[in-house]
Amino acid sequence: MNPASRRKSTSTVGVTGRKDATRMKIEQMEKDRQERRKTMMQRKEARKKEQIKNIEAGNPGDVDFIGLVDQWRHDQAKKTRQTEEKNLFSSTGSNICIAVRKRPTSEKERGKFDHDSVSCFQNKVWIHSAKLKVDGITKYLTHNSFQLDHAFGEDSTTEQIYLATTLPLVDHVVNSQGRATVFCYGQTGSGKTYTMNGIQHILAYDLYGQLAGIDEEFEITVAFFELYAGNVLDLLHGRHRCKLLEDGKGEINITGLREVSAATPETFLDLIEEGHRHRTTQKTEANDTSSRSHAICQIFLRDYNGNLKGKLGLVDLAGSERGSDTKQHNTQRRSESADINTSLLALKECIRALGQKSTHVPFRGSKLTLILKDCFSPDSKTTMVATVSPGASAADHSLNTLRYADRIKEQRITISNKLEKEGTESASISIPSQERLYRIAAAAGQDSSVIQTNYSVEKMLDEGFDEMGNEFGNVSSEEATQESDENLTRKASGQEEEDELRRTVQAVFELEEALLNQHMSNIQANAEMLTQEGKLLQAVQAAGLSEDDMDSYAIQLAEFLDQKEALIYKLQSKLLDFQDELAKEQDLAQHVRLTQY
Ligand SMILES: Nc1ncnc2c1ncn2[C@@H]1O[C@H](COP(=O)(O)OP(=O)(O)OP(=O)(O)O)[C@@H](O)[C@H]1O
Repeated sequence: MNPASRRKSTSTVGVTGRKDATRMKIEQMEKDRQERRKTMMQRKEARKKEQIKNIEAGNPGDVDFIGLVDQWRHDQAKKTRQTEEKNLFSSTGSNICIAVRKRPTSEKERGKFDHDSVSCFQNKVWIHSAKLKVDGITKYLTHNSFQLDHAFGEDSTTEQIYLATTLPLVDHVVNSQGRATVFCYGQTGSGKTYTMNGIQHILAYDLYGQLAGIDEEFEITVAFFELYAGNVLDLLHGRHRCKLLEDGKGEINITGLREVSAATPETFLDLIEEGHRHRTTQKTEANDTSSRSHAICQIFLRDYNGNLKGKLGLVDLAGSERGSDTKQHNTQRRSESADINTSLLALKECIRALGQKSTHVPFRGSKLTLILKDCFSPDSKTTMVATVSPGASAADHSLNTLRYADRIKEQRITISNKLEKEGTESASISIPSQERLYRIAAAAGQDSSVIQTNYSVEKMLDEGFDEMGNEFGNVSSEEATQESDENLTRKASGQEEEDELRRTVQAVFELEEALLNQHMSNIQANAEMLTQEGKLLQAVQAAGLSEDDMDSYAIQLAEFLDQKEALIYKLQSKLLDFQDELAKEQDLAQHVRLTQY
């Protein structure tokens, strides 16, 4: 074959070969595409099945998120099993104990396909959030965790909560004739009232059982009242309005509040039920019968000379709300929420002071803390049960509840710390007797379901209560007319200052929340940017630093720096707003005293 014909034949083979190669490539691409479609269909089918399975298990919502959380829990459970199980009776060694309880997902949440985003293991609670990777498809989880004294998941029982949180307080009151208080705190609808009802039920049998076992005899009396919009209402006496008075010795008295004798657990429970029926409730987005008041049940132990020998307070706090929740509210609800938040803020400061064994307890910060003044004496014990809803849609609220609980706990002085410093053994664990445990289990078994409340805010307004706004120092119209003009002017200016203080406290509350949220989003955005920056740097180095690549690198880097600058600016301005308002609040608090009860 001559060279020309060889060239020709080679080129024909080349063209045919190329055509074959192209055809094969196209066929392969088609095959790959079909394969991908098949895999996608299979994934879709699997997700659908997974979703049905989740819905049947009462956990609807984003399948991927649920899968990630399930995997995380599985890994965590393995890790937890390796460590020792936490003992319910382990002592915190402090006079304050902070626990969290997560309630089960409700029908309402299931109906909205809200998914469970809270996990509890031992004494730690995690809030999971789903995030998207830079590819815009792959999801991953971020977690916020809080370590408290106890963390109770949705399967926990009120009996377990009682044993860990309330039983030591009963011992303190009965054996040491001390003072103790249990608080339930959390977002509206998170299970405060449910938990408090259960605790009250068990407590009735445990307290009387313990008292029967000691030599001394005590009379038990109960006062049950609510603090609604600055009004103290006796729930055991037809919502009679009482007055707060401070005597010359600085003792706080609630005039008009009547204690009722409760000789047996059954009488005690009847009183509790009576009180609950008279609480003020309001339908909210989260709860059909949301409690808008702080319900305070006080149990007094007295000897036969009438001397106080112990006091136990059970406080079901009004649902906390964030600033953003109150935007839809009318003036009355906003004012109501501001009042609730002011008292919660003051309460946090008082419990913190108690935990730090501080000599100065800022109980004048609100009417609630003023009423509870004697619960903050150095020898008192306090338990806070923070309740959280499981839904991802409530994650921000749950984070706020946990931050609140966490800040109370931090800086507290524990006996174990003290003993450690002194080089002695840590606080011991006190296990209750079998008989007592049986009694508690029997009481828990009989816990009747939630007690109905039937007093709505509307009913209260019908009764002639003020439309809020002038919560503190409320005076009836009859009383007001009897006051001299001079008195009224003084009261009005005092009232204005008090209102200003209250508004400032509310603003601090909101700004604090905004600052923390901004800080959190900055950290997350920075973390994501860091990953992207790493990739960018790697890519440009691998590409051999050509002029074009460097150009695009410089543009992207400039974008990152702009984003960072914007984030820092946002955080800085939130910080400044917060600091300004805080300074204003501290200034006002110096000369405004909440003295008009
Ligand atoms: N641990 C739980 N197990 C089962 N159901 C619960 C639990 N906790 C709460 N619930 C239910 O959730 C609903 C809301 O609970 P609850 O009324 O106790 O909330 P709350 O925090 O007191 O709300 P609010 O502040 O609005 O009064 C109720 O129907 C209650 O029965």
